[in-house]
Amino acid sequence: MLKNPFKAALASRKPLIGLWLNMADAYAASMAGQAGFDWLVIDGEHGPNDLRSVLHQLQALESSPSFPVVRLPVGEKWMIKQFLDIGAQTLLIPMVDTREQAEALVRAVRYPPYGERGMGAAVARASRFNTIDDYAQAADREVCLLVQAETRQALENLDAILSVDGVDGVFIGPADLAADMGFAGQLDAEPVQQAIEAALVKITAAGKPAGILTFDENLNKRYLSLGAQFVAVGGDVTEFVTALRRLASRYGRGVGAENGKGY
Ligand SMILES: O=C(O)C(=O)C[C@H](O)[C@@H](O)CO
Repeated sequence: MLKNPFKAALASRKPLIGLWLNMADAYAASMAGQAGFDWLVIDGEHGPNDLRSVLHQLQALESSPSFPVVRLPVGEKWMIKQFLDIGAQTLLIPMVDTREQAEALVRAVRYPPYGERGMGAAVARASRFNTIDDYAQAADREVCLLVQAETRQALENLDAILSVDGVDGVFIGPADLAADMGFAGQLDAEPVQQAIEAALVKITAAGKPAGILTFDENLNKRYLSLGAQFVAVGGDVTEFVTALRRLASRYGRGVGAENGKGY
């Protein structure tokens, strides 16, 4: 029986703590999969990922209790069907600014007659090569579409985006939103924080899960208190580099472990 445990977890309304994976490596993903996070983003937008590397990370996470979320570089229909066919059940699509974009994405993740996804999963990992009997009937129900609102335009259109049936959650991208607002690298700027908080409250009030990523523990707690549900609290690359720099600096080597702000 086909099930998407991340989508079920979202429906529980419980907070879900996640981690960004940008190493684009199955071995590193399998390590992250044992750390205890609720969800892991395999980042195809800012990590050097392709279809094969995402496939290998999904396979590496098959036995992990952490739910994989695959972020595509862009919300293109042809790309969506390929990543769904390799078994991505939850897609995070960046830079969704309008209702029309959200509606097109919903069509792309659904089979006809409700959508435009091509039929091919019977020979793909998504159906475990046709060993999941109900895949074609259950896929539309179990797919989880998360869209990123990360521009001023997206926030202006947030009500319309939230109204689209089939959008299962809205993620606020703080770095891109800050840049679009003229505060590139300054995620803690007051206007940016005000916009983020208002958006999280609006998404939650609309009854849809709100997501965000910030490495700042105080901001994470603030966002969770405002109702954000799927909250990523760090990234593998940042943790790895910081740990190595900290170790080197203990022996007087390197340039210290402080990271730049505003990832
Ligand atoms: O705009 C943002 O912030 C995001 O979408 C998250 C970043 O892209 C992510 O790469 C941080 O590592």
